Amino acid sequence: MLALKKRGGMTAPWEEWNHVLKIDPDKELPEGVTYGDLCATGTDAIEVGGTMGITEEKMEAVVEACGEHDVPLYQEPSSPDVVIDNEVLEGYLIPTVFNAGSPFWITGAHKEWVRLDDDLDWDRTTLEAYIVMNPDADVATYTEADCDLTPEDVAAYAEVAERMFGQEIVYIEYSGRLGEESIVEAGADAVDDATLFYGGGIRDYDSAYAMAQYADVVVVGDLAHDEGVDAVRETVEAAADAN
Ligand SMILES: CC(C)=CCC/C(C)=C/CC/C(C)=C/CC/C(C)=C/COP(=O)(O)OP(=O)(O)O
Ligand SMILES: O=P(O)(O)OC[C@@H](O)CO
Ligand SMILES: [Mg+2]
Repeated sequence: MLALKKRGGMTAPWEEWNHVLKIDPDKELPEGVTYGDLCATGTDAIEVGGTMGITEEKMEAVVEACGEHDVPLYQEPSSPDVVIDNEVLEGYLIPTVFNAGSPFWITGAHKEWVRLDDDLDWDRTTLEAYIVMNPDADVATYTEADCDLTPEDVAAYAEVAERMFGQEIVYIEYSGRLGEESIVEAGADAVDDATLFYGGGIRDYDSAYAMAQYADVVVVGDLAHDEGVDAVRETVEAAADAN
């Protein structure tokens, strides 16, 4: 999982990341915290995205605010109609949900996006092969994900993603709660060159460290909106220490 894959002589940026901060354009920041403060936490990259209540306008506002700071910035759109065209974006990380209940969330939304836009920036576009694991998260309801998976199931999905579908990023998603280590470990063992992202319920140093033992990249979301920069910084440190 840590092997550096060369593509066209270049290492993909996420192969060198330990930590990603996911900012939800539909959520407020804590009192006194700015987007600039979040960009300065030492995180390796910022993903802007969320499941519910996302609009182009909200996306644009957060991307503009973060774009003034020196941290790689990616958009993670939850649907084709919120994708924005902004040169401050390093790229687009597009979810596909491997355990979704409907093919719409695996390839259907993607087909519509490609059908409606004949000028996509493929060089800046990469898929994230999600395995959604928390049945109580909006994203699970939204995609009708089958979250009743064993570590063996998760390992198999991760291997299918990498070996059969050529995915560079496999993402174990527990949005809203901390995942089971056995699941994340199984996912990590199953991938070779793909970069394993883990996200969900990271609230402090210890929870970040626990998941970063297995995942290549830990993604921190709600903590930034609920607690602010010091708490996020702790998780950045843990992700570095575990790698
Ligand atoms: C083809 C294009 C451009 C988009 C389709 C993208 C797809 C398949 C989206 C479905 C899955 C999805 C909504 C991903 C968004 C990323 C994600 C899981 C965000 C979690 O957002 P939260 O707002 O924390 O959600 P919860 O409320 O579930 O915690
Ligand atoms: O908000 P949290 O629970 O940190 O989850 C992070 C991220 O994986 C959500 O997509
Ligand atoms: Mg969430």
